[in-house]
Amino acid sequence: MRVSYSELKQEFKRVLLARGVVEETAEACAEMFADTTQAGAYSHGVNRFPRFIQQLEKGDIDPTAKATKVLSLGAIEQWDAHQAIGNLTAKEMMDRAMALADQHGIGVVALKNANHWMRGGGYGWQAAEKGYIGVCWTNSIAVMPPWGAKECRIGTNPLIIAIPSNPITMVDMSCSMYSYGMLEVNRLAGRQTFVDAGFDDDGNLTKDPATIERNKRLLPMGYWKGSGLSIVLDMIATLLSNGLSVAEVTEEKDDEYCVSQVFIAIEIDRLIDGKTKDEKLEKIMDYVKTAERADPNVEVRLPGHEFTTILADNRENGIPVDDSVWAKLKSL
Ligand SMILES: NC(=O)C1=CN([C@@H]2O[C@H](COP(=O)(O)OP(=O)(O)OC[C@H]3O[C@@H](n4cnc5c(N)ncnc54)[C@H](O)[C@@H]3O)[C@@H](O)[C@H]2O)C=CC1
Ligand SMILES: O=C(O)C(=O)C(=O)[C@H](O)[C@@H](O)CO
Repeated sequence: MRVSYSELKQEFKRVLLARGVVEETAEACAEMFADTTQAGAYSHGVNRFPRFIQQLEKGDIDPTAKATKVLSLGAIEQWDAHQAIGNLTAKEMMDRAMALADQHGIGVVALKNANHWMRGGGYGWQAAEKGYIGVCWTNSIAVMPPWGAKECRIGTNPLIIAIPSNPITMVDMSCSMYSYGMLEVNRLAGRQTFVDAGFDDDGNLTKDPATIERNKRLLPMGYWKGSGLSIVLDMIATLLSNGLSVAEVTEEKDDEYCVSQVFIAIEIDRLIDGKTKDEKLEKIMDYVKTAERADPNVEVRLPGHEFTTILADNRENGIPVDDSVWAKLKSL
């Protein structure tokens, strides 16, 4: 089914208000969930909302909390989220990184005690829309085995790098080949994943999303490379924020909260003039897109460019929502 933006946002807001979230916060949070869904990130928009509400009801998320600054070192700042609503603090921290970049050329904000930010790409996009290079990542609870193991000891720790090209080019990727959110999207659509997504109980590679959602033997993106990337991203986020690592979140908390995040904005306008910047980006994009196609019917695309098309379609025709997800939302 397709749902209008306003109907979707209204549903999110209704549920939040019913849980005692104050009007202003409910409005801002509902808007971010609706924007994320409309942008095409269904996995971390409407699909993930019931899980977010579960954590709100449990008290892992404190809707009254506000992030506070802990330490300032010029271009680098440490903040404490105090378990506030994850998408709202993440937006605020990327705004802060951009303000620091205006002063110093680069702004780095590290946040501890944060909650799940949903679609990490939203914050990279936020920076790129304003002309900055946006980089951010988060750690998580252990939900993936490191390369060579079958027990979960590392996070999916998505890394986002967004470039202010036209259209915006953005890598927004979990360190696993598939995020749990995208496994769910594939399962709900009744399909196997396009490439291997994890291992079955016998240790064979599998494309079956339900098997991996159950046994959590998620395949790291790029095999040992995604495993290594996840580990170093966790180390940096932990050190910069002085917050909890994947190991600590997993051992000390009963669920995924109090994670550590990093937000970086780079101001490029003083490094390269606007015309040269645009020409160079155009050249890079054209060079990639005009590579001889493997399949003549499938164009070569740049990461993130799909969202510009999806957003336009969803604005015109309404937002696709899985029937079972909509029924769940209405029941909250
Ligand atoms: N703890 C957390 O906060 C987590 C959040 N997430 C979020 O879940 C969302 C989904 O993450 P993933 O499943 O890893 O994303 P994905 O696998 O759908 O996409 C990863 C990247 O590949 C690009 N891409 C996909 N297909 C492509 C193609 N054919 N050609 C060129 N580029 C292509 C996408 O634009 C994107 O930049 C993200 O917003 C992520 O931030 C994911 C894991 C954990
Ligand atoms: O993988 C995901 O999707 C995701 O968003 C996550 O936060 C974690 O990896 C996992 O905690 C999902 O249960």
